[in-house]
Amino acid sequence: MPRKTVILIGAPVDSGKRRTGCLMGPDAYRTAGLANALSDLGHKVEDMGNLTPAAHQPDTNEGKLHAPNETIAWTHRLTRTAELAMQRGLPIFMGGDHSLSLGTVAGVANHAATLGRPQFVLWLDAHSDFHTPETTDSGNLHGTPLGYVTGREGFGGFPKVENPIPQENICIIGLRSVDAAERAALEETDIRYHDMREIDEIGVGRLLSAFLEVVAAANGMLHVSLDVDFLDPMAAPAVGTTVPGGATIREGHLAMEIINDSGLLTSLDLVELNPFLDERGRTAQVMVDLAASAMGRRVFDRPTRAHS
Ligand SMILES: NC(=[NH2+])NCCC[C@H](N)C(=O)O
Ligand SMILES: [Mn+2]
Ligand SMILES: [Mn+2]
Repeated sequence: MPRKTVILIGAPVDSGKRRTGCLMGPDAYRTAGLANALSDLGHKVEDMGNLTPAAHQPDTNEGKLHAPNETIAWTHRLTRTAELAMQRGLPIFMGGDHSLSLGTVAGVANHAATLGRPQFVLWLDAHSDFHTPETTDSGNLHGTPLGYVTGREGFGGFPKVENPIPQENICIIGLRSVDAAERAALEETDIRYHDMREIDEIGVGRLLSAFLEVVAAANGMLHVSLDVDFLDPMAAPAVGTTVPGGATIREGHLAMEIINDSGLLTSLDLVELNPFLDERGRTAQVMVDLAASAMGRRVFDRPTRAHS
C-alpha cells in the first residue's frame, strides 16, 4: 500500500458487555508495538492517545440493557472522532469492545457521504452483532453495532444514524454463533454473510475477493471491523466471547493481505481484545501482526503465487 498517515485512536470502551477488561486493549496494542510495526512499513503514524466518552448520566442497574448511557456517550464521541480522523488519514481504532463500532462506522459513513462515495463494511467476527436493544437477550450492546449502523429501529436515546450503511454494502465473514432473532432478521436482509463452513469449503480468499470486487467497482470506502473472536480461541484466547472452530492465524493473514492488495482499506477497528484474559500478550501480538498485514507487511515484496 502507498504510504499513509495512520491515526491510532485508543477507544477503551468497556460498556458493551458485563465482563470488563477491554479497557486495557489500547495499551496492550501499544505494548505489542503497533505504532512501530506500521512505521516500519513506511507509514506516518500518529497516536492520539485514549478517548473518553462524552458527558453522561451514570448508568443504573435497572432495565435489561447493560450500561446504555455510557455506550450512547461513547457513540457520540466516536462518531465525531471518526469523522474528523477520516479527513486526515486512515484511522485505526484500538478497542475496546465491539460497541465502539456503533460510533466508528456511523462516523466513517458520514465522511464518505461528504465525498459522495459509498461506504462498505467488512465484519470479521464469530457473531453477527445484528441485534437491536429490543431483540438482544443478553442486554449487551456489543451485540448490536450492525443493527445500529444499518438503521434498524429500537435505538431510542442513541444518536440518529445520518447515513445508514446499505445492507448490500456489508459482508460478514467468520460466523459460528448467531442468535435466533439475529438469524431471522439477517435472512430478511441483503447483507452478505458467510459462516465457517463456507470458509472451510470455499476459502476465505475467494469469499473476500468477491466482496472486494464489488467495493472496487463502486469506488467505495472500506471499513474493516476485526473482532478477536473471528480467530479460533486457540490462536487468540484473550476475548470474553470465545467460540471454538474459528479462523486460523493463516486465514486471518490471508484476509489481511488480500485487503492490502486491494488498496481499498480506509479505516479499521481492532475490537474485543481483553488483555486480562491473554497469555503473555500473544493475542495482542497476533492482532498487531494482522493489522500490519492489512497495512502492507508481507513475507516477499513480489507475489509468490504466480508460478506456472
Ligand atoms: N461483539 C461481540 N463479541 N458480540 C457477541 C454477541 C453475543 C450475543 N449474540 C449477544 O448479543 O449477547
Ligand atoms: Mn463482534
Ligand atoms: Mn464476536
